[in-house]
Amino acid sequence: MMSLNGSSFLNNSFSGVSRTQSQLLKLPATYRPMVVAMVNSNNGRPERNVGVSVDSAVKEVNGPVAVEVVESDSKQPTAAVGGGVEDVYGEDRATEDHFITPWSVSVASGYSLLRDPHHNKGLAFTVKERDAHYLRGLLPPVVVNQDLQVKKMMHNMRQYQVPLQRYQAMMDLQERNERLFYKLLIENVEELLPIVYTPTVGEACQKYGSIFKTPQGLFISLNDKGKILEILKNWPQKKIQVIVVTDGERILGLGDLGCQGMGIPVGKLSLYTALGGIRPSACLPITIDVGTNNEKMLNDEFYIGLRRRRASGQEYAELMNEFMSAVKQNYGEKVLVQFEDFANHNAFDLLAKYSTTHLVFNDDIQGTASVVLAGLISALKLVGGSLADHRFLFLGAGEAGTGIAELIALEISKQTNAPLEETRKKVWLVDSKGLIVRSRLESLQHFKKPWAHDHEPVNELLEAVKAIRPTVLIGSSGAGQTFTKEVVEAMASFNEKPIILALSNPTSQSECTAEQAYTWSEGRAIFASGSPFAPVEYNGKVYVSGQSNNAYIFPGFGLGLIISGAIRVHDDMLLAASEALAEQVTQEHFDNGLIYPPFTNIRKISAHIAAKVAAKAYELGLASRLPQPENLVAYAESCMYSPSYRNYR
Ligand SMILES: O=C([O-])CC(=O)C(=O)O
Ligand SMILES: [Mg+2]
Repeated sequence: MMSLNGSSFLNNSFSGVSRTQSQLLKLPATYRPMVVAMVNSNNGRPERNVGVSVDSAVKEVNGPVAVEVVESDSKQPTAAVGGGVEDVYGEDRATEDHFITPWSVSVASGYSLLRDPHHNKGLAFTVKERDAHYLRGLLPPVVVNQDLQVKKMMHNMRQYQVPLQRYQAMMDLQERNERLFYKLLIENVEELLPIVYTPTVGEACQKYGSIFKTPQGLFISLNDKGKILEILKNWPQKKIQVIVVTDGERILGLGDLGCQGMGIPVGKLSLYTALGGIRPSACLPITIDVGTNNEKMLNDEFYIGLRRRRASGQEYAELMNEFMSAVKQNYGEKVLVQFEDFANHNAFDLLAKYSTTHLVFNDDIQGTASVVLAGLISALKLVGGSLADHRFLFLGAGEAGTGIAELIALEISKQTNAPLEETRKKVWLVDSKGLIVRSRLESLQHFKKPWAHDHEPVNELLEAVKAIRPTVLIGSSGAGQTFTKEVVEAMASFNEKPIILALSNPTSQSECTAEQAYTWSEGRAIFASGSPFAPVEYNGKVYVSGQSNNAYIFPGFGLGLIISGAIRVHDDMLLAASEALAEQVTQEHFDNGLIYPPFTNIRKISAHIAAKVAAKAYELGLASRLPQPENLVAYAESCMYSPSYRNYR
């Protein structure tokens, strides 16, 4: 179905036949019009009259055409959105008065319906639908259900041995049949996460130029200065709830990939939908192209971005400022902007600058912190003691390292009532110049300064491990194979169960592999990694490691912000998310050495995280959607997008 944006998009502000008529007259006359009026229930009462007035208006203008009225069968407007009616979601729940946009209308010929990924069902169109929507003859005779389509796609997918080919097949599906894409992803999350997300998405970004087919998301470059608001208006969806934005300077642990970082916002947002139930049309991936300092990209004839070195300083700040203002102007103050994979020097500043005026969240600083804290809370059940009883050593003092460090210190401070300055002393960080100690204070970047404790200089990790004797070792440097045999052996020499987290992504950048962690610690390590590893057999026992990845947090976290109408992110919400995730780890998981629940139940987990985050937003007075729903978990679940096909009657 070809949807028409802008002025030809009919919305509920029209009432009655003549208004519809005048809007219809603006539509191109060149194709056979068919109108689908998607009518959402208004508190359980279908707005039949809307469909009827569309029907007569269309007939006035075009003569006999098909008018399809698709009713939502749910009493819950938000849940009805799960059925896919555009433009009605959470927003409209606050009060009756705000219950707006109960339906929207698109116009199409059958041919364009098949080529509209938001509405296409392929062979699953029923015979009735084929007749009603001018599809007869455009499809072979067989009619299949969505489950069979899933089965077939998975069968086809498994024929590809090369992960990047699977990635391309998934992207093609997303561009062809969105609901099938999400059903596939939701029902096969463990198998497909490593394809649409880390590690394969990293390779896809590196090769984005040569595999580029259909553009996804919005590209905003330095050439667009002064026109960013216009660009946002070019995007067909108007009600955006989550934006994931990158400038491509630090894509996973792969460094500066410039404009080709777009794979990351696209991938993160597909998880917002699949894992957190945010509807796809409310998600907007954006890449800000300010150039790249990556010579390989600059010299690659297939590179898709600006061929210039990165802008910085005022030029950079001005573009970002125009972007952030345009976002607020166009989408209001409740749109969530997730900063993703910015380099350290911009990430901290952007978060600090916009966190007081916008609903912003930095996934690499805050999301990663929250997921790691959850893992540590649950690891305590295996190793004993409280957080305050442990010593933490990080390799890597960037966004992830200092973000996690701060959240750990904050949680210990809450638990013990000790001041933050004291609890920070339990956490040590190593960067490229060695242990961060007080004698280095002057030359440290501002985000490292709180971690400069009293200690003699130590030049490298192994020495630091021996000097600090941490119980927990966390890799967040983006540099692979840095937890050497000696490092892991040292950890295992003074810890019965050393906790080792190799967070860097993708797999190639992991500080060590699962196999190395288990082998070098003689099977005693409690290990998790940012990118997934297959189970490892060591001494006749199978070890399954967890994935300490912010994908556990951001989808549910975002859902919690949305359902509460939060206007700001607060650190206590991150702590709430960590606790919610840790609570989802069962005895059975612990018995298997796992500190994270498997991804298979992620939607349920996300609903719990969302509920806790929303509850915290209400408690802090940061929620704008009133009154507070009684059962937040049930409410969160009712708001989640369902990828099942709708019936077009
Ligand atoms: O994308 C991921 O897998 C986790 C993440 O945010 C990163 O590594 O930057
Ligand atoms: Mg990231």
